[in-house]
Amino acid sequence: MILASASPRRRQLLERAGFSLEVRPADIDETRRVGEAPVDLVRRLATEKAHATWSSLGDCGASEPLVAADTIVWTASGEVLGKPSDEDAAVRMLRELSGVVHHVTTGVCLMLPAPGTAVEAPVESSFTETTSVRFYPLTDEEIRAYVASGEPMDKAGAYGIQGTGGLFVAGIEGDWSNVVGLPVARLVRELDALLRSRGGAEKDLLFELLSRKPGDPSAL
Ligand SMILES: Cc1cn([C@H]2C[C@H](O)[C@@H](COP(=O)(O)OP(=O)(O)OP(=O)(O)O)O2)c(=O)[nH]c1=O
Repeated sequence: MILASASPRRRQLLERAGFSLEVRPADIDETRRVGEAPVDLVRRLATEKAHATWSSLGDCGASEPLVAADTIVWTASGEVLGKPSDEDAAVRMLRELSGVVHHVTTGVCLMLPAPGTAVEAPVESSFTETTSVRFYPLTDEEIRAYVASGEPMDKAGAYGIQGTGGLFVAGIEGDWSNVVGLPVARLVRELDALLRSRGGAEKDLLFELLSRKPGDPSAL
């Protein structure tokens, strides 16, 4: 499978599920449009990343499935928190998340080569998944110590639930891997559905992944 993302977390999540990956990050403008809802934003950005990488593959396109994603954190008031631009921005974001529930939404876009010939338009689908996360109240000292560790700087909302940022988390509702950057269980089901709708899928992808033994070749 082609992963149109530079995120090492997404790569690890997919490899752990049994996929073999070719990493081809896309470079797009991630600016939010005026009035754009958080779920619309991530779906649009995931689709733009997928299209950018697909076009970079040249006339023949891809011979395997492609996946792109975008993750944001957003608050009850609809404020969107992307990756912090600097340490002060990270401190401001974490103060905002302190003691409250926020949402993490990942948009995912899947593309498949059309059956038979690569010159036909690819088939694609996109979806969003949202997880709610509740933080313990944080002191300014805790926030500053965490920001100084460097962990928040490349992560939406300025924390990593998979790292020491997990120590802020009082509760979570929804898929944990979605917070890390990719809702893998849903992705496999959506990819299965897309493979079936395109035709030519001989086997069930989920079944294939579940049947793998340690050391078996990767699934896609
Ligand atoms: C909330 C949260 C986000 N993140 C990460 C996932 C994403 O990598 C990042 C959000 O930025 P994204 O723009 O979604 O992704 P990216 O810039 O890392 O990679 P690319 O644009 O090439 O696809 O934040 C965590 O790792 N842990 C968390 O708990």
